[in-house]
Amino acid sequence: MRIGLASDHGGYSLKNELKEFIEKELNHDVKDFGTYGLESVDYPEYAKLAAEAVKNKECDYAILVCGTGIGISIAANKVKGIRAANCHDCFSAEATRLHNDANVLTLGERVVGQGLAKKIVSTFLNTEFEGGRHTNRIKQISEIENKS
Ligand SMILES: O=C[C@H](O)[C@H](O)[C@H](O)COP(=O)(O)O
Repeated sequence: MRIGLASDHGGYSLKNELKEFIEKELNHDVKDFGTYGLESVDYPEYAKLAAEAVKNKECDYAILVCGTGIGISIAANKVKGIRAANCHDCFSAEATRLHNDANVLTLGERVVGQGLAKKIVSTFLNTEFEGGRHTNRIKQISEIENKS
């Protein structure tokens, strides 16, 4: 799969760790949308770049990191068709793929350690959407998006 990665300065170090992990241990291609250093930047810009790559099908999923995972999640969810989930445990990462068909995972570098973050990423990327009763709920989310 092709995985988009992006962060602000608060998520830069974890993003770099995850890049290596996804490429070398999970064997997926990574497209890194920045940021590329520790200088203070604004997370919405990076959320938009990676989320639009998912929307345009340039990437299958994106993983976004900021200090908490919250701001970058809120920003990504403003892009049409994006279902971004901020998950700091494996149960939530699995559930958001099974039930919500989340296409973006967000993490907070100031919240989780690298070891847990890698397990969360691995769980998210290895879990398929369950469909069934959840399909109509996803459709209802799209309807809200299209009418607002
Ligand atoms: O939700 C926002 C993110 O956690 C940001 O990474 C955070 O607000 C950046 O904070 P600061 O500019 O103080 O490093």
